Amino acid sequence: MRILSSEQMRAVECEALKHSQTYLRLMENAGTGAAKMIARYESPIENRRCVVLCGKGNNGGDGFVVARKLCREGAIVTCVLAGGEPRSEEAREMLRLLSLEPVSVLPLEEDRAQINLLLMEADLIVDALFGTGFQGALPDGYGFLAEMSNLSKARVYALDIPSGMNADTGITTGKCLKANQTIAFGCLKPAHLSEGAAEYLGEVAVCDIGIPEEAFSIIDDAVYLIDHDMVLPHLRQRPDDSYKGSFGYLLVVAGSLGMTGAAVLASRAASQCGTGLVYLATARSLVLPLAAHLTEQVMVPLAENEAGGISPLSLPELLPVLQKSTACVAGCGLKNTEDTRSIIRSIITNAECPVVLDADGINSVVGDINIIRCAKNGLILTPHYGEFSRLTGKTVEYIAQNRVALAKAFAQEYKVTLVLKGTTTVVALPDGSVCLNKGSNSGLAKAGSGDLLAGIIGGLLAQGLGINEAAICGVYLHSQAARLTAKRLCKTSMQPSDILNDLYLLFKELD
Ligand SMILES: NC(=O)C1=CN([C@@H]2O[C@H](COP(=O)(O)OP(=O)(O)OC[C@H]3O[C@@H](n4cnc5c(N)ncnc54)[C@H](OP(=O)(O)O)[C@@H]3O)[C@@H](O)[C@H]2O)[C@@H](O)CC1
Ligand SMILES: [K+]
Repeated sequence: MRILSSEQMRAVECEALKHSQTYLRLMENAGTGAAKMIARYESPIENRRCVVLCGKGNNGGDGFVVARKLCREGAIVTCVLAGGEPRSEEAREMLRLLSLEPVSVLPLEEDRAQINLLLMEADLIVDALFGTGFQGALPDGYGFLAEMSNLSKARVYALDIPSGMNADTGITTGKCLKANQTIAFGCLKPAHLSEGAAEYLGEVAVCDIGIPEEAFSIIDDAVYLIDHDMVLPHLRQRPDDSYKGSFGYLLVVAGSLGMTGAAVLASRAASQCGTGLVYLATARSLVLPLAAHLTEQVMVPLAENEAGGISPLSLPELLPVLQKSTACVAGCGLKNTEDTRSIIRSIITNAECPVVLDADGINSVVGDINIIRCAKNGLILTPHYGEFSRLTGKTVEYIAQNRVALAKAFAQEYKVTLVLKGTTTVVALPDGSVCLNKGSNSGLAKAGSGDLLAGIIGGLLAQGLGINEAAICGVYLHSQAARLTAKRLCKTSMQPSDILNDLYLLFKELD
């Protein structure tokens, strides 16, 4: 699903007019679609007390349509007109049509006490004060509408965006209406995925307003939300006449003394995603203890250093396995030492297959960032904000506020696929495309979650998915499995190893 900035949305709107749409029709569609959704959520809508707050822009125009439609459905509707005469011809026409219905229209300035009472006694409030044209802070005189509707027991529906919030950033400067449900028009806007905006947005649903598909084609740098339809076509079917080689060989280079769990999680995740064979290459003394947890994986015991990590002396044993693998995951639980840096450099420069770098695999390239340009067949980096901060030299706060732009610039500059992990994970592709994954839950905020993700992406790569598809599908499957685990257990107690037990549910529908 597309995510467009307000400027891109305006461009698409203009383009839609060239494809036999009119702005009046788009507004009618937006209001009608939103009213239908509201009537469904509030069923039965008859005799429910509804206050529609309408501003002077086109968001207000959509509000007039919602008021008219809900009135026709039998709701008792009052419209509060804020900002005076609507600015656009279309919004004025929708106000004229509303005046033909039994709906009282109260100017905001008229009787504040009456408006307060209406808001407190309403069953539902529709927020159509400001949409994508809003900048800055709610003007004086509107603040009490936000306060009252936030205090009211009514369910609040925001049209396109809660008023008081910038549609491109999700930032609220001053007061903002808190919606239970936001109805986004045409497509999502960046604010709908903003990490700080969730408490104002409530649930977010997209309403189709009839913009023809051709009109979207003028945007060549759209951001996409990863969803089921985007992922499903890439997941592999398993023909009956297949053998283990049909599903690839993944080399996982992971684990060191004290960090063996990372190796278990990454290897098991890769196997459970359908990989034909997973090799776990790790320090020799760890092989036996790890074998107690890994039945199906093949161990590659490597020469180790005094700290219980893999020694570069092991490269003659490691590189031949890398050579016959169809993908490699390196870094989970390795420790950030000179030995690890040397091994990671060798993996990047020698691998003929695509490579996933995670955790200390990422930390290993911090002082030698240009090495990542040397990957022969694609590289995926899966940093969290702290690791990305070390990679880029930017602060974690700056990254949190500019994650899409920074991830995009990094992926383009170094020609890698970047998976920037967060509540909303950003997948930035080398060609400048960006996809966001929103389904994460706080049960994933635990050590080991990243190892699972690296293993899932590696497993998909090994089976032949393209580098970008593996990253996109991997983050989606990881968060969806975690969602199922949170439901089965709870976010507080669930462990990354519990998520492994739910992964199969996502693949079951393919069998
Ligand atoms: N996309 C589509 O295809 C369709 C979109 N539609 C709808 O249109 C909406 C966008 O409409 P819009 O551009 O008129 O913007 P909206 O937010 O209603 O109002 C902006 C007004 O507020 C003003 N203003 C801004 N900030 C302010 C502040 N801090 N304090 C005070 N005033 C402030 C600003 O004034 P200005 O800055 O211009 O002086 C301007 O007058 C969109 O969200 C969707 O609901 C549908 O109808 C149909 C199809
Ligand atoms: K709004």
